[in-house]
Amino acid sequence: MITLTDLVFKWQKQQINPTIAINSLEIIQGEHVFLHGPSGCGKSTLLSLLAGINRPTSGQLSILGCELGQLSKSKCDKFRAEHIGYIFQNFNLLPYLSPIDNVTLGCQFSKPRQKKALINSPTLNQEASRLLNALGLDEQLHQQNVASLSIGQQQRVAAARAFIGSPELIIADEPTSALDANNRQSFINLLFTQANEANSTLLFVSHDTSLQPLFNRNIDLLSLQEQGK
Ligand SMILES: Nc1ncnc2c1ncn2[C@@H]1O[C@H](COP(=O)(O)OP(=O)(O)OP(=O)(O)O)[C@@H](O)[C@H]1O
Repeated sequence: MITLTDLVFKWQKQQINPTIAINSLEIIQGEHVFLHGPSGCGKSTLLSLLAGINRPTSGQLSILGCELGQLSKSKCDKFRAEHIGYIFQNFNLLPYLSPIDNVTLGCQFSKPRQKKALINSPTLNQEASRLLNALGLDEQLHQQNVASLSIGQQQRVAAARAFIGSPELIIADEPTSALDANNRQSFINLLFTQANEANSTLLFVSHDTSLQPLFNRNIDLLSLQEQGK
C-alpha cells in the first residue's frame, strides 16, 4: 500500500543531514501502524510527505501504486482528497463552519470519495451526522460553530472528517494528546472500528507508548532513519 525506497527529504537544499532518510519501508493495506520517536526526529515531516503536502528531495514514495513525487501539485491534492483522511495535531478545522460542514468538506474535492460516502447515507450531510453520532458528538452540536466546541469535541469532528468516504489511508498525528484516559480509549476504539470496517491502513503518530500494544505494527522512526543514513 505504501512503499518507500531510498527516500530522502531536506527542508533546505544546503542541509547536510537530511530530515528524512529511509532506505526501505513497506506498509500493507489494512495494517495499523504505531509510529513513534523522539521530538524532532521527523514524524510530522514524514506524514506530510505521505500526504503529498511536501515532495521527496530524492527517492521513491508510492501509495496505492501511485508515485507521489511524479505528480503535479494539483494531482497530489486530488490524490489526497480521494484516498487519504488526515487527522491533524491541531485539527485544522474551519472555525466559522459547523461540524457538519467541516466533515462534508472532507469529501468535497473528490467525486469518488463522495460516492463512497453516499453508500451509507442518502446525503452527505446525513453521512456527516451519522459519523459524528458514532463518534459521540451530541446531535444538538452538529450545526453550531466549531469554535464553540471543546477540544475533545473538535477532535471528534476532525476524526469524522478523516473517516468520511472511507479513505484507504488514515493518518493521525498525535490525535489523542488533548484527551483524558477514558476519552482516549473510546477515541482509539472508534478509530480501529472505522479502519477495520473500511479495511483502511492506519498510520498513527504518538508519544504515548502505552497505546503501542493496540497496534499490529510498531515503527521507531529514529532506528529506521539510522539505517538510512
Ligand atoms: N516547515 C519547516 N521548515 C524547516 N524545518 C522544519 C519545518 N518543519 C519541521 N522542520 C524541522 O524538521 C525536523 C523534524 O520536525 P518534525 O516536526 O517532523 O518532528 P516530529 O518528530 O514530528 O516532532 P514532534 O514529536 O515534536 O512533533 C525538526 O528539526 C524541525 O525543526
